[in-house]
Amino acid sequence: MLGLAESSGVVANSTSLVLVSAATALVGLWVWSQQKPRKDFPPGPKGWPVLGNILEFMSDTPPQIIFLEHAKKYGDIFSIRIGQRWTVILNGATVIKEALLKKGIEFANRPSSFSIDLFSEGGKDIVFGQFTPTWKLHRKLAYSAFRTLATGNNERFEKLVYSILPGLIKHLDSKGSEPFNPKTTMASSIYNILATMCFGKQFEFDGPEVKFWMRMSQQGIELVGNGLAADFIPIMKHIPTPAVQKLKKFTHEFYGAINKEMEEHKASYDGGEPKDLIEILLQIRQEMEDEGSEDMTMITETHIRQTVADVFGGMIAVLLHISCIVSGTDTSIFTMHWSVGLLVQYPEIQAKVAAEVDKVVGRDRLPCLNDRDNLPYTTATLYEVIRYSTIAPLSVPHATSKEVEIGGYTIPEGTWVLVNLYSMHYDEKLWDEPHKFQPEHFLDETGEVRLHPEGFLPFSTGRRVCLGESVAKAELLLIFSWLFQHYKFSKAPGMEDEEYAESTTVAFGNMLKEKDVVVEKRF
Ligand code: HEM
Repeated sequence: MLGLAESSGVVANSTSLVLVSAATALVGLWVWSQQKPRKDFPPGPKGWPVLGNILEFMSDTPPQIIFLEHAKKYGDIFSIRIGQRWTVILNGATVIKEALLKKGIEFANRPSSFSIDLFSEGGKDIVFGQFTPTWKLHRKLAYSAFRTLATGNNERFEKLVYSILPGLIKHLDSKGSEPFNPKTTMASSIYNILATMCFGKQFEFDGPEVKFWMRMSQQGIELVGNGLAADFIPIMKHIPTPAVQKLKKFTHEFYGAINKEMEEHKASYDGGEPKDLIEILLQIRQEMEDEGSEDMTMITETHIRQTVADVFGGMIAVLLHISCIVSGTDTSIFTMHWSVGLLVQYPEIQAKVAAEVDKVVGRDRLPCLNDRDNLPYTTATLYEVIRYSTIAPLSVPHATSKEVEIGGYTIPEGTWVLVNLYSMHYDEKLWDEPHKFQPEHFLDETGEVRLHPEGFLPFSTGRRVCLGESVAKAELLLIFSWLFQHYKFSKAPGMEDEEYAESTTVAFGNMLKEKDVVVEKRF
C-alpha cells in the first residue's frame, strides 16, 4: 500500500504528466494550425487553432479595412484562415484585374458552405453555383432574359421603371413636412420595379407584399450576419441548433413565396410572348422539353426558382462571421438609400444635379436613357455614390477552380478567395482624396464622364461579373435623375448637425445608417 506522501507524489507526477501532455498537444496543434497548404502559399497573419483569424472580424472595424492593414505588411496578395479554411485576399487594381481577367477561369468558382448549400438548394443558383456547364447555361439564359425585358430596349425598360411612379409620387406627397426613413421609400420603389420584371406585376406601393420582402431581407441579414457554427464545424449541421432551425424556417418561408409566384405563372402562362422573367424561363424549359432535350436535369424548376431568387430575393452567404448579401433588390435599395443620404449631406451637389436635369430634361418630361450623355454631372454623381458607398466591398467570395499562380505564389484548387473591391475604390494612387465625396472624381478636364476609371469595379469583372450591371446602371440612372428632378431632400428638423453619410458594415455589405429626412416637391 502507498503511504500518504507517496500517493500524493504519484498524483503530483500524473498531474504534471497530464499538464505536459496537454501543453505539448496545444503547441503541436498551434504549429499544425499555422501550416500553410504549400510553401509558396501567400503569407499572412497568424491565426488561432480551429478559429483561425476569425476573432479579428468580431471588432467594429469592417473586414475590408482590416485587410488593407494586412496588405501593408504582407502585400496585395495575402492569406488568412477562416476556421479551418485557408482564404486568399486580393487587393489593389493590378492584382484584382490579373486574377479576374487574365486568370478568370482559375478564379471563377464559388465556395460552398452549409448555409450556401441550404439557401441555394444545393448550389443551383447563379450567384453561388459552381463554374459548371449548368451554371453557364443559367447565366446565359438570365442574361438574355435581361436583354429582352430591360437592357435590349430602352423604351420598354423606361416604361417598366416608371410604372412605379404613381405609387412613388403618392407616397412622397403624403409625407408633407413629416420626417421619414428614405430607405423604406427606396425599398418599395425597387421591389416594385423588380416585381414587374420578375413576376409581371406590381405590389401595392408600400403594401403587405413589399413589407413581407423587406422583412425577409432584414431577417436574412440578422440570421446570418454573425455567422453559423455549422459553416465551419461540419458536424454542427446535423445538430438542430436554434440558429440552424431558424435558417431552415426562413428558407422555407422565402421559397414558399417565390413558389407561389411560379405556381401562379404555370397556371396562367399560355405559351405566348413572355412578359416577365418567370415566363421567359418557363418558355425556355418548355422548348427544351419539346425538342426532346437530353438533359432536362440542367433546367429543373429548382434552377428556375433559384434564378428568380437571385434577382428578386436576396442571396445570403455565410463564411463564418464574414457573410455577404447579393441580390438585384438589396444592392439597388442600398445604392438608392446612399444616394439620398449623400445628397442630403451635400445639398450643393443635390442642387447642381437638379439644375442639370432641369436644363437638359426640363420639367415637362421624364428623364430617359438617351439623356445620359447630356447629363454628365448627374451621371458622375451617381457613379461617385456607387464608388463612395462600395456596397459590396468584398464582392462575392470566389474560389479557385484549379491550381493557379499569381504574384509568385501558388494557390491550390478549391481555395476561397476574397476580392477587396474597396481597396481599389479608396486607393490614394488612383483617386485624388478618395475619402471625399466629390462627383469630379468621374469627370475629365473637358467635363465629360469618366465611365471606366482605372480603380472602379463596383460590379467586379471577369467570368463572375455582376449579371445585372447594365440593368442596375440603367435603373439607377432613371430613378436617381427623376427623384432629384422632382423633389428636394433635406435633413430632418433638429438633425441638422448629424452626419448623414455614415456607414455601417452589416454582413459584408456597406450600408448607410438609417436617418430620417424631409422632402419638398420642387415644382
Ligand atoms: C448597384 C447595384 C449592384 C451592385 C453594386 C452589384 C454588385 C455585384 C457584385 C460585386 C457581384 C459579384 C461579382 C463577383 O463575384 O466577382 C455581383 C454578382 C451578381 N449580381 Fe449584382 N450588383 C448590383 C445589382 C444587381 C442587379 C440589379 C441584379 C439583377 C437584376 C444583379 C444580379 C447579380 C447576379 C445574378 C450576380 C452573380 C453573378 C455570378 O456569380 O456569375 N446585381 N453583383
